[in-house]
Amino acid sequence: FGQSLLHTLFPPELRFASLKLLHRVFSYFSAYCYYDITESDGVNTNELYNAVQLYLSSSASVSGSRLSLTRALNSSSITYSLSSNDRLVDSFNGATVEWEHVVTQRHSPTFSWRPLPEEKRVFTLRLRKNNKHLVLNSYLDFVMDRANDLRRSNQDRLLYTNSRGGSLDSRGHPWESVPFKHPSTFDTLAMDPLKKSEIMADLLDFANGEAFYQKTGRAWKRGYLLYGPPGTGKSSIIAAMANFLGYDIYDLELTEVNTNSELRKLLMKTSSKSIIVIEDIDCSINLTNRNNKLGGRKNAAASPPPGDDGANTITLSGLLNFTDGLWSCCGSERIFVFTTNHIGKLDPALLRSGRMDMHIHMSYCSFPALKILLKNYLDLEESDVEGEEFAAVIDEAEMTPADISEVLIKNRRDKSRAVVELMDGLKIRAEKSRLKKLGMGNVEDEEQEKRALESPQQLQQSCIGDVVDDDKMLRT
Ligand SMILES: Nc1ncnc2c1ncn2[C@@H]1O[C@H](COP(=O)(O)OP(=O)(O)OP(=O)(O)O)[C@@H](O)[C@H]1O
Repeated sequence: FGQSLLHTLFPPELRFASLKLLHRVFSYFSAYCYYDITESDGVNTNELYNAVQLYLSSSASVSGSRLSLTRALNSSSITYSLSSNDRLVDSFNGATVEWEHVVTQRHSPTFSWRPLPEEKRVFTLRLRKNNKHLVLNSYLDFVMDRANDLRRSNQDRLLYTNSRGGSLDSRGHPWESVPFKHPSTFDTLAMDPLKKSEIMADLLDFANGEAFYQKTGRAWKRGYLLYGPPGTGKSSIIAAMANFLGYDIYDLELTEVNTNSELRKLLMKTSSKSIIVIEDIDCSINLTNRNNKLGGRKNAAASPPPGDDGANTITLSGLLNFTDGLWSCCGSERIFVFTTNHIGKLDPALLRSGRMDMHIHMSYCSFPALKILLKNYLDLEESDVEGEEFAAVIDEAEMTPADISEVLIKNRRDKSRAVVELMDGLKIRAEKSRLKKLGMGNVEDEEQEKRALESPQQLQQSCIGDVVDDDKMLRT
């Protein structure tokens, strides 16, 4: 009826303007006002959208009439959310508000080959005009706080990966996510307790330090560099950090990123309260020269053509801007973690003070760390084993926690055998290191082979975790 009236009364040129006018008149006399909260502002993800989604998912289960239920792969819980164009009524301080979830799809003409249409998701908040001050003041703050609490209490964290390269999904996201269920915590982590509590205190200071960062004019972010031999727990400590703070993890695969601008886009699409990890940074990209315009392994072969300024590659300065420059400040409460097995291979620019706030050396298993492993794996206290004997050889043995946990897992049904085998393994390794230090590396080989002829089992023990010796094992 309205449409035919419009067609009769107004000439085509005036129809659009008259519609706008009618809309304004309607809004002026309407008792309600509306707020749109879009999923993304075109560049950044909108934190408020995510918070509203989480907040509504907790209250939707009780009061919603039509809900969409999702259960992510491997997730332990079902998530309720509003279906497209459905509404939910909420109340706050005696005022009633209404949420509507609007999902619109459009096929992009330029990318008509894309299998999925582009989606635009918006939460629309409707409330009475006389309650408007509630929204601007406390209701949205309440929603944000509640969402933060839910996020912290929710055990299902997300692990994001950019393994799809630079391509985007239907919602324009470059990251794919899976539920993150790594069981590592600071309790299970075998490392020096003093070092452990120092790291935990640092993490807590960071997470509760919004006011401090504001006061000192620093971006609310922190960088950790984890270095040490393979198997010393670098990945485990990252999982423990995420579980401790309740943060999501973004596992950034540098070899999938082609340009500095792609790197910036990835950063912009990360949410706050997250840990951005680049593992084995020395292997992902050549970082020896700040001006070195070199991509990752896959780009290393393809040197830029003559005349190309190298814009299609990642540079060290691009990476430093990612963690440290102006771009690193979009969003807040982010932790950057780089890991490396060879700290000596890193450019000093990456190591200079202030860039990575804390350098954490993940070392071979020490006696305090061994006690934690014995307790966790075998439920043994220091008094249950020959503590002094272990303490005497453990440092010299230079065995990683991964090597030791292998021995303990293998014999976990027979505790005394596990202890004996571990002690034998440690003694052999300590002896090897002693000989090595005396410059008798060759003697070690001969001795080992002689021993192997006598007892192949002993050789096996002496090679626990010694990757380079695999070849020797085979030969024997
Ligand atoms: N400090 C540790 N505390 C407890 N377990 C550990 C520790 N270090 C290693 N482990 C055990 O060894 C396994 C491998 O460890 P992890 O992957 O964390 O080592 P990494 O230093 O990251 O190795 P890489 O450099 O090869 O990635 C883990 O699954 C864990 O069970």
